[in-house]
Amino acid sequence: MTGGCYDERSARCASGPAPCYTLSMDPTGQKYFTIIDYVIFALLLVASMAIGLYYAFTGGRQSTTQEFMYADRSMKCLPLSLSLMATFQSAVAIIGTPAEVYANGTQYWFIGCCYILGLLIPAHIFIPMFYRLHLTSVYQYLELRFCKAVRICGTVTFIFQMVVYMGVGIYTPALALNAVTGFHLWGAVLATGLVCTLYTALGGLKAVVWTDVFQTVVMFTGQLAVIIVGVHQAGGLSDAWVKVRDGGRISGIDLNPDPTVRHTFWTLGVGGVFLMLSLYGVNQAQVQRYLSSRTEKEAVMSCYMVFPCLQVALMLSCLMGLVMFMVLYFVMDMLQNFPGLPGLFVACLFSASLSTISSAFNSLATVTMVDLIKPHYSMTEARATLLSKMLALSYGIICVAMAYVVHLMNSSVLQAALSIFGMVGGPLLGLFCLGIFFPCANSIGAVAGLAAGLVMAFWVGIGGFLSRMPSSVQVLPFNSTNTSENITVPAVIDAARPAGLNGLYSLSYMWYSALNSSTVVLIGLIISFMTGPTKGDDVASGTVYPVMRTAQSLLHKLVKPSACCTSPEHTVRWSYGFTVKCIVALGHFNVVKLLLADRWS
Ligand SMILES: O=C(O)CCCC[C@@H]1SC[C@@H]2NC(=O)N[C@@H]21
Ligand code: NA
Repeated sequence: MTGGCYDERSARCASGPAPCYTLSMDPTGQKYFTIIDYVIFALLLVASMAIGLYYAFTGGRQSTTQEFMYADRSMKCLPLSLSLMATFQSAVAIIGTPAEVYANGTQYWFIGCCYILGLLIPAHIFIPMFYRLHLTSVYQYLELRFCKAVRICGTVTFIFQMVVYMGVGIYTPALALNAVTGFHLWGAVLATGLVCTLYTALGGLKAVVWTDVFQTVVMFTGQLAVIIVGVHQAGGLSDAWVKVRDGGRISGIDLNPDPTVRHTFWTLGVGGVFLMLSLYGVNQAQVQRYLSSRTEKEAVMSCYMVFPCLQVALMLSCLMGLVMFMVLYFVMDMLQNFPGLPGLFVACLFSASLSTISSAFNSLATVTMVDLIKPHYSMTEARATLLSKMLALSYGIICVAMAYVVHLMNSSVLQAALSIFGMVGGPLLGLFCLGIFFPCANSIGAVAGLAAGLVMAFWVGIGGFLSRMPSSVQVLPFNSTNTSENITVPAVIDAARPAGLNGLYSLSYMWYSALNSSTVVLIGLIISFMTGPTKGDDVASGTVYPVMRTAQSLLHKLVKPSACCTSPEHTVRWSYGFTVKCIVALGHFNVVKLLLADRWS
C-alpha cells in the first residue's frame, strides 16, 4: 500500500466517497486475475445457468404463467426469505456499503434498526391483505381499490423504477471488475446480462428464487472469506480492532434530529423504515414472492426470516468496510497471494448483481404481462407464457442499455440506488398507503397524489443532486494518528446551507421515501375531499386495513377492562403506574445511550 490519492476511475469503482490507494500495479496499471479466479467466476455463471435450465425442463416446464410467474404458489419460506433478501442486496450494497462505512464511519450500520418495523408492517398489514385478495400482481390491488387508470399509473411507475435500478445493478460490478482486473467493462455487462436474462426467461420464478439462494451462499462466502483473511492480515482480531478504533471508524449513535444531516440514527432508523416499506411492502418483486408461498403463514414467516438474513448481510458489508480500507483494491492487493480468493470475491460481487437483476427481469415481465397486456388482449396460456419470456428477454436488453446511461451519470451508486428507491419507490408506497389506510380516498385523489409525490421526488431529488456539486477536498482521516498520508476523497460538500423552501434540497436522501410517500397521502386526501370522498361501504371489501378497529382491540388488550376505568381511583392508580413505567424505561434508554457513547468515543 502506498500513499493515498484521489483517482477518478477507481473512486468511480468505489461507488461512493471513498479513499483510494495507488497500489503497486504492473505497468499497464491493472491487476490480473490468475486462471483460478476466472474459473471461479465462470463457475458462478455456469451454475446459475444450470439451475435456470433445470427449472426450464422439469416440473411443468414453465408452460403456464402461474408456474412462470408464481412458481405454482408452491414455495417454502426458507428459499423465499433468502431470495427476498438477495433481491435488494446487489453489488451496490457489496461495494457501496463498505466504501460508505470506511469513508464515513459505522453510522450507516444503524440502518439495521429500520429492518424491525420495515419487516413487521409488511408481515402484518401488506402480506395478509395482498395474499387474501389472491392478486396476480400487486398493482391489481390499485384497480380493486381505485380504478384501472390508477393501476396503470402504478405499473408504469414501477417499471421506470426497476429499469433504472437494474441499470445500476448490472453496471456496478462490471465497472468494479474492469477497474481492478482490466476485464472488459461491456464484456462483463453483456456476460452478466445474457446469463441472467437466459435463466430468468427460461426458468421463471422458480429458477430466480433458487439461483438467488445459490448466489446468496456465494455472496456470504465471498464476504466472509475476505473478512477472515483481512483480519488475519491485520494481525488478528485485536489488532484489527485497535486499528479500526484508533482510525476513528467506529461512530457512536448520532441522535442529531437535523433532517439535513446525511446519516443519523433518525435518517437511517426512521427514514429507513419508509424505504423498507417501499421495498418489502409494496414492491412487485417482493410481493410476487409472498404470493408464490404455499400458505399465507409461509409468506409471513418468509418475511420474518428476512430479518436475520438482512442483519447478517449488513454486518458482513460493514465489517468489510472496517477491515479493508479500500474494498476492491485491497482485495486484489491483499489477496494476490491467495489465488482463487479474488475470483471468489468477484463471484460474490456478481452473485449479488445476478440475484438482483434476475428478480427485476422476472417482476417486470410479470407486471407488463398481467397489468398492461392481459387486461386488453385475451390469448391462450401458451402464448401468454411465451410472451412473458419474450418480455423477460427484452427487459434484459433494456437493462444493458440502462447500464450505459448509468455509465454516463457517474455518481455514487449506493446513494444513487437508495435515491431511486426514495424518489420512485416512495410515491408508490404513498399510493398504496392512501388506498389501504384511508377509505375516503378516491381515484382522482390517488392519481393526483401520485403525480404530486413524483413531482416532489424529482424536484427535491434532482435539486439536491445539483445543489451538491461534488468536489475533492483535502480530508484528514478520522482523528487517526497512525497514518501519515492525507487521504483525498471526493467529499460531497453542502453548498451554503439554503434556508426555507430550498432547505428541502439539503434534506438527507434517506428521508426521500418518507417525504414523497407523505406528499402522496396528503395531496391524495385533499383532492379526494375536494372531489367527493369515497363512502366507506363503496370500497371493495378487503382492500382497506381497519386501523381504528385494530387500534381499539390493541388498546383493549393493553388496558385490561377489569384493571382500570371501573372507578376513578383505579384509573388514577393505573395511569400513575403507566407513567412510572415510562420514566423507568426512558432512564434505561439514556443509560444505554451513555454507555454506547462512552464505549465508542
Ligand atoms: O444493494 C442494493 O442493490 C441497493 C442498496 C440496498 C437497498 C436497501 S438498503 C435497506 C435494505 N437492506 C438491504 O440490504 N438492501 C435494502
Ligand atoms: Na442481489
